Amino acid sequence: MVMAIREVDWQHWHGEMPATLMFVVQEGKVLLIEKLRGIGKGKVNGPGGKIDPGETPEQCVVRECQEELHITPLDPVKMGELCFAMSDIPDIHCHVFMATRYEGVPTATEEAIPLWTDLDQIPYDRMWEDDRCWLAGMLAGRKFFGRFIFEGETMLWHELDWQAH
Ligand SMILES: Nc1ncnc2c1[nH]c(=O)n2[C@H]1C[C@H](O)[C@@H](COP(=O)(O)OP(=O)(O)OP(=O)(O)O)O1
Repeated sequence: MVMAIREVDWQHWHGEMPATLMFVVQEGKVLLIEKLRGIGKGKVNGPGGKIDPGETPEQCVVRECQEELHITPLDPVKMGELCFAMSDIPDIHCHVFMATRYEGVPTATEEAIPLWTDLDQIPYDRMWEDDRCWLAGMLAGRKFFGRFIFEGETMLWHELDWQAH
């Protein structure tokens, strides 16, 4: 079935739900999680979650890694932003970070199971569809800004800008 793509006024778009993601990379592997609850439950993603009122994106991504995996990423680097126009939940504005160092031991919690994953073995078939558009480029060190229209969990449209080197 072909779904019609609805119009989104990106000029005035505002993601009601600010959120974060973290990708820790060490020795050719990236620390992913299997999400056990929340938006995207059952999918593989980076740790992260919704930004609390008064919190900066950086504070949020550190707190979420502590809550979900009992680790504290050190010196997070902002790599990009993802704007998700959703059909069935509030629109999400996600700030994406990487880190190469962390404190603690990645530990399974009620929220997430840690999955150290070879950089050439990323399980895209278990992830959000948009990850195929930006994750590999980001892991190669490129910064980005992306816009996506979703109908449920199906990506209908996307536009991705990569920062010039
Ligand atoms: N399409 C897409 N691709 C990649 N990542 C995401 C999406 N949509 C998303 O929502 N996400 C990410 C952004 C956030 O990191 C999570 C969603 O937040 P969630 O885990 O539900 O937030 P928490 O604050 O941890 O939720 P609680 O379970 O504690 O209420 O997915």
